Amino acid sequence: MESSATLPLHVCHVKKTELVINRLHAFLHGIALLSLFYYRITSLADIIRNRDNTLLLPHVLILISELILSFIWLLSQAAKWKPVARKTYPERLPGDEKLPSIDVFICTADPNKEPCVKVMNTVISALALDYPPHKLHVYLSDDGGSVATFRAIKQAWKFSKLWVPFCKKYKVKIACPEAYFLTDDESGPDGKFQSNEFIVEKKEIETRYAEFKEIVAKIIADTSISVSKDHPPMIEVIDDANDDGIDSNQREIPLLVYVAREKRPSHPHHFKAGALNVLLRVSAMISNSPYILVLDCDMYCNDPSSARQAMCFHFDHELSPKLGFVQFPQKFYNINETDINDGQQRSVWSKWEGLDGIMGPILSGTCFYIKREALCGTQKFREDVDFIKLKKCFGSSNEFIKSISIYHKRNYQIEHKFRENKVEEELQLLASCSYDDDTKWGKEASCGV
Ligand SMILES: O=c1ccn([C@@H]2O[C@H](COP(=O)(O)OP(=O)(O)O[C@H]3O[C@H](CO)[C@@H](O)[C@H](O)[C@H]3O)[C@@H](O)[C@H]2O)c(=O)[nH]1
Ligand SMILES: [Mn+2]
Repeated sequence: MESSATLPLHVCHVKKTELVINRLHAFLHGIALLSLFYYRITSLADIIRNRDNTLLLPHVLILISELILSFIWLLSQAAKWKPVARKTYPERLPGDEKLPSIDVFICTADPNKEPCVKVMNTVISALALDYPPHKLHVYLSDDGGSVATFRAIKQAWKFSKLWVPFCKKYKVKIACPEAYFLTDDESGPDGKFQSNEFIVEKKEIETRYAEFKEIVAKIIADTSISVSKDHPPMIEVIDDANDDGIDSNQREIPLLVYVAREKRPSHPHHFKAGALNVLLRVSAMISNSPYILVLDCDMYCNDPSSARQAMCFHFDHELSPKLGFVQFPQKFYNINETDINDGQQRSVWSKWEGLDGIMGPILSGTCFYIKREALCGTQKFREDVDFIKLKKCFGSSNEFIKSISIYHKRNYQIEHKFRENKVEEELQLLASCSYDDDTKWGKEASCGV
């Protein structure tokens, strides 16, 4: 019997029936196109020979449109050529102590368009990911700098202190409370209807969730939800004021950080890409995890095992050096019940499964686990690289450069240092709107996701 260390962490299985159907369809479609072009070219030759000028222009226009459509069809074949399905085996991963840490970046911009309760559900679902809590750090970027969002995240944190242990205890499969209470999921440790204890606890937590929603609704009613375009940076760790003494390894709930970057009307903020750049810098000073999960505020983690599943690819020694990110499908649930346009976009995602031949899928902008190194690219710097060159890339913060450099250990900035004044000042600088002016951010360093 193979030991779990030698068993694969993931397997890729080719969907043979679909492969045959797709290729046969491509073949028939290709023949039909060739016949069409044969007909079109011979007709054009006749028209030119007979000097029939009235027919010439329509035929040329139709030929051009057919050429364009056929070219688009040809490009779309890459996604259908070799459809595959992947299976991961998270149970074969090494123990929790060997797992790398993950920073989760969630972006929100406007509580008028992105309802606070939904944004908080995304935050709560990320906190409830099935991953060692001291190796998970959740950052919410609030581009609107909204007081309501800041007050709501504190309530989300309070509710998470009940919700996360409940999810862990009963191995809840839907980590987003709003989605969980909409289903009849009675799953317990075995995915079966559980004991009385479970039913009582579920009822209790449902009541607490209803209270949480009421409080958030009251916050929205009482607080201005206007979006600010002119505010200084604000970075705050959301936790109980007096849990300073807690060793981070003992934490039951992941670290939660609220980040509102500086915004000034005179300064371009580059929307979500700008917010992610700030999160990349700020998180480097606090947790500096080697892996990052990026989520839009309306994209909750519908499968708490996604972090471990992503690690099955990142832990594959052969694949890992070539792997930048693991992209999960974006599923859309809150669509019209009578939707006839496939608003869930299932067809799109099944095609992405066939993109292996062209080095994998594109990055959709959300729901992906990316390597910090893939964004920062520090490995290409040689050991003797001078600080001035690094500053041209990464900006003026020495502390930040130290944190991302491969010559410094990960998590070098242990979390409780965060409250020291020096670090606070550095964070304000890193979240300022002019930090990356005249640097190579977005060009040679970091992201423009
Ligand atoms: O100034 C901004 C504007 C937007 N966002 C956030 O960016 C995300 C995506 O913006 P949204 O307006 O929802 O764009 P969509 O068209 O729905 O998003 C799709 O398209 C975007 C690129 O156009 C990708 O970045 C997204 O991941 C992808 O889901 C949301 O969480 C926003 O809160 C910011 O943080 N700051
Ligand atoms: Mn969106």
